Amino acid sequence: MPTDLENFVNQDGRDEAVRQVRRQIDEKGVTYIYYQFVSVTGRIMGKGVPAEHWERMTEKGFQLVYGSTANLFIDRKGDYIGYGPDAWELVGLPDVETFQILPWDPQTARVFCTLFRGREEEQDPGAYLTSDCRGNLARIHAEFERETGMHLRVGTEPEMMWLKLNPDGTPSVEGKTKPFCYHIDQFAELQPLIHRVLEYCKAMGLDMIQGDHEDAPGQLELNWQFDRAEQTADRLTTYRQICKQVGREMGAFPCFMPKPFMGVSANSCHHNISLWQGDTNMFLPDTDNPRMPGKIGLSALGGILEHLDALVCVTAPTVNSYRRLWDTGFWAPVYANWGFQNRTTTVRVSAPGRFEYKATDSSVNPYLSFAALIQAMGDGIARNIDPGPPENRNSYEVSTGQATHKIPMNLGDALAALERDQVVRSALPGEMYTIFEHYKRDEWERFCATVTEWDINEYLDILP
Ligand SMILES: NC(=O)CC[C@H](N)C(=O)O
Repeated sequence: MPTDLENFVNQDGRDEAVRQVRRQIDEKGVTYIYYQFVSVTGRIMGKGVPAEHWERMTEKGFQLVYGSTANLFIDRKGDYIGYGPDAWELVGLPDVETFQILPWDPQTARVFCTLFRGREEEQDPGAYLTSDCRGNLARIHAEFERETGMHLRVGTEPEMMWLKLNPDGTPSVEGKTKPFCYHIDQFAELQPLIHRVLEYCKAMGLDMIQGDHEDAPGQLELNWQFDRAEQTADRLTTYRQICKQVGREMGAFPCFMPKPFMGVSANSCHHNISLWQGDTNMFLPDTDNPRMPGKIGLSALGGILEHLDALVCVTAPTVNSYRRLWDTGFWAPVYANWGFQNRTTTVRVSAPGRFEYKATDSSVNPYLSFAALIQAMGDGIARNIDPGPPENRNSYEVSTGQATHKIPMNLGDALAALERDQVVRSALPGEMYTIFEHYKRDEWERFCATVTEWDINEYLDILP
């Protein structure tokens, strides 16, 4: 039996795609290539290799310790994950069609890679590496498509803040002016940055469609055309890489932390989702009510609400994510509810055939969140789960007793919900759950064990 790795290398048409990239390398004078993958927290990891080795790399790939999928993390008790004595080597092989030249450094290109267990491992050599979030999404999505005939398309709303730098190069959180959402004058202040970001996005295949200043200092949202889940996840990763580069070039700091400032809006990353059969949107209404999603849409919605507690762990994955939920009044969700054009609900039917999932922020790993949404919606459709009636009230004025269900309001509760939910956990197969759980549990415990300025202010003079 050929291994997953061997099948990958021998895919139909891959040789020709490899030759086409070689032609680009030679014509454009590319000398160096980044072989990239994405870690559990959404960081871009990988190796750089001179371009003359392109052909060899497409067959042999690069080798790396597998703990790199967990940012080479050591937990607070000093335990290694993924690179202790029992760790194994991963092999990364390029997805040749993702090869792109970096517009800011045309001698350098990047290509995304799929990860495998090393060829010499005792157990499952050459099998897909289950801690590869990018590979997992592709496989989970393909399985969903095989079973249901449908695929997920997503458009994201990646909010982030451009911060000025202090003279010593650290990001400044001072000198904020009062922000106004959708204010063109403040948007214009960022225009030099925006031009540069758009130029790079266009060169890297992002079809940029609109943008605006949001309601926090320097808070920008730039959108590109929605697409299949895998493409959108790769583009969001590319967008983040572009922002980082533009920040370096223009002396600003692109801040993707969900809630850096109290009392102003946070950085969300709403997911606009729809399921398609071929080119037919399956969320479109199928009754006389033009606002009501069709049968598939409603049960997909039912699945999301049923699994929301566990989903939140994946889509709001940091301690800081929950500051966004607590500091209410800035359009962040609090209850497991949905509504038509109701910006205070967790899922908003924002247009016929489209749901805006809002329990997610700028720290999200899109490969994990899209896979988790696929599994939750798949369960909703399989079990025909009823999402209940739409919420028309302002969620912030509804008391817990009157509402359906409050979503987890801290990472610890969200982790407990994920542990119980086999459907959402199936989006983090094998090692992926082990790594995610270990990493996030450690993050939560480190937070709980930290004595902060708030503790001192509140309790130092507590008695007598
Ligand atoms: N325009 C918007 O939708 C704002 C969203 C808001 N920033 C949030 O954190 O949810």
